[in-house]
Amino acid sequence: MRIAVTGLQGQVVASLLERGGSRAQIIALGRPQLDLSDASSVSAALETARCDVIVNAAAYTAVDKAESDEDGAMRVNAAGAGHVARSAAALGVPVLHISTDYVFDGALERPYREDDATGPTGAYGRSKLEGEQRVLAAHPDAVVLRTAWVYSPFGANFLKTMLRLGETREELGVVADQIGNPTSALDIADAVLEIATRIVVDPSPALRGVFHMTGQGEASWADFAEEIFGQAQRRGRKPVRINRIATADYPTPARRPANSRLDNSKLRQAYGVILPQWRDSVSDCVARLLP
Ligand SMILES: NC(=O)C1=CN([C@@H]2O[C@H](COP(=O)(O)OP(=O)(O)OC[C@H]3O[C@@H](n4cnc5c(N)ncnc54)[C@H](OP(=O)(O)O)[C@@H]3O)[C@@H](O)[C@H]2O)C=CC1
Ligand SMILES: Cc1cn([C@H]2C[C@H](O)[C@@H](COP(=O)(O)OP(=O)(O)O[C@H]3O[C@@H](C)C(=O)[C@@H](O)[C@H]3O)O2)c(=O)[nH]c1=O
Repeated sequence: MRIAVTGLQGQVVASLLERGGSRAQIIALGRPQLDLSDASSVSAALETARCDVIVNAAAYTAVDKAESDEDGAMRVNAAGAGHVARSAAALGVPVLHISTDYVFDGALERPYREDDATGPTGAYGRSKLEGEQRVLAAHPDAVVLRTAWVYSPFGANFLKTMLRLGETREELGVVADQIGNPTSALDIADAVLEIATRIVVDPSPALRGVFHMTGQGEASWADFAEEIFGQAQRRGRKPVRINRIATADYPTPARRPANSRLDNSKLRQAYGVILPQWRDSVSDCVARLLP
């Protein structure tokens, strides 16, 4: 199976390249050959790739920067996602689009289900929600996977930021009143390979639409940081104390949802796919970064 994926060095792309193995040939398409904000480059690159399935994993992921550059985020996350889905539909190829927990406002007191009302609190979330809608409008058979709090040995992410800050700091303030589901990009890659394998052969409507897919178990950002430093300490690094602070004490341009937990039941029922417990995958990632 040939899987074309948008992006060259993103966390999910790098993880797909690593995990593809003998299961799939991964063709990574990024700038300048494929620029999501340029419709003709998207259709030309995807046509040339001659693939069985397309994964849209590239995105404008700078959450705070998007607040002052919403047009930029929209060009990539909304219009760009639409270009990918339209090209996939024209080629007659299934498309799998990655989206985010930040499409929700975080006011619910239970994990979000796929049909819960959306209401993004920031520009990044608005652009990703618009992207989902454009994908589903252009390609009614699309699969939209909403994930959250992604980390990996690749690229930039919260886990790597914590380890970097911990090299020079003895304590860090980390917000304890935002909860969600830390998710390993390598686990996402394994699941995407499984889902892609299914959708190329099975046109069943139950396998199409929006699904939530995250690491199992929940955490606040402070819990996540404590786990990272606990694992690092077990690997001989010095301790770093986490001060559990409130969102108000860590001002950022973008407002983030207080509750962004995602209920994964629909994915489990449709595909039988369940990602590992988040602490186990953090352990694997820390072990790779701190051998
Ligand atoms: N990171 C997270 O915590 C979460 C991510 N997601 C979603 O998961 C998906 C994968 O995220 P992740 O792997 O972390 O992303 P990264 O931030 O690691 O990588 C984003 C990738 O998108 C590429 N890209 C950005 N703009 C364009 C463009 N105009 N044309 C082509 N490529 C472009 C970047 O290319 P370059 O390297 O050249 O800049 C980069 O390779 C995204 O859809 C994201 O919205 C969902 C929930 C959480
Ligand atoms: C670095 C740092 C962050 N924080 C807080 C700020 C914020 O509320 C939270 C997470 O910060 P970050 O900016 O690293 O993460 P953020 O960019 O908000 O992460 C999001 O990225 C996008 C792409 C998604 O789709 C989301 O699922 C989510 O993963 O941690 C601290 O409290 N202390 C710190 O030292």
